Amino acid sequence: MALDFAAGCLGGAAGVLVGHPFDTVKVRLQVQSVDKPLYRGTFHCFQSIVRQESVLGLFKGIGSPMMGLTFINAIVFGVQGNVMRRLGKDTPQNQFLAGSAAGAIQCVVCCPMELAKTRMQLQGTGEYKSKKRLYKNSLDCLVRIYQKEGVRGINRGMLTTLMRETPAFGIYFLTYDYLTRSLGCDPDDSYMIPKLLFAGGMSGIASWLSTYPADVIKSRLQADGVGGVNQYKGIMDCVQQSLAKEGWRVFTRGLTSTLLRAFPVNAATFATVTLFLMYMRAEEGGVKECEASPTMQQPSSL
Ligand SMILES: NC(=[NH2+])NCCC[C@H](N)C(=O)O
Repeated sequence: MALDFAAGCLGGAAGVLVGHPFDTVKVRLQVQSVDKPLYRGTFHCFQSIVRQESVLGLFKGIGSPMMGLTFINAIVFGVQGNVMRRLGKDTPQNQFLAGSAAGAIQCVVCCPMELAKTRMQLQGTGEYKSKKRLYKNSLDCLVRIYQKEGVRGINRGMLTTLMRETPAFGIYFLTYDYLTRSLGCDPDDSYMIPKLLFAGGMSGIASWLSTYPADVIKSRLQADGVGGVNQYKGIMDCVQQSLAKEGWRVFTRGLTSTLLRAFPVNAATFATVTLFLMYMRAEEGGVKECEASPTMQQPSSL
């Protein structure tokens, strides 16, 4: 049980290092003003941030996901592994269920973490530029929001986070299980690592594509009020205003950067988790087939 959590920790840290710059570009594109857009597209956004804020500008707000995502991945892989063991049978339906359960539970940490990350990524840019720097760092951001708005304030965007993460993590684990089985990721396969990286990357892309509109609305609700003025009354008001002003394409804002990030991040995460579990279980002398729980028989937890 602890092994799943430890594997998730390691995989999470690997993923954050690889993917945070892409996430910063995603949030800037999702939230920028449509009347006075700062960035023409993904590459221009990357280029502008590096030119105006140095490469470090791409890593703004990494503190929160580095602490949060490492812990979140420990929860995700720990919960998924244990729910699979409790469900007893390793079926595609149970893969989806166990992943969805993990996705819903990790929202407790994910929502406040992404609120801080989003605000730090936007601070000092675009329409938020004129405002004095509100937050020193991610933790200061959460403390100030809590002091001003209480528990409700640090859970702003929780419903959209649940709407995004619960199905997305079901698809995440279902896709990985399907691809690792289809590709035949066996320990003695000399192409096992490239196959694990491919399966992990594609699982990340499938999961982000599945609920991306919810992510756009979540980012907008969590950014709302950074400049001091609340633009949205709630989820439906945010959807209606966004559609009225920008049409359905609003739900593809930042998608390129998200998918560019999703592949390497989740390739690193899943491959790290799988190889760590495989190594540690080999160290423990493996697990006799008859004792193997459903998750142990999965290629994803070799
Ligand atoms: N919203 C999602 N698609 N969640 C599933 C993938 C989560 C993964 N930790 C990432 O950051 O890419």
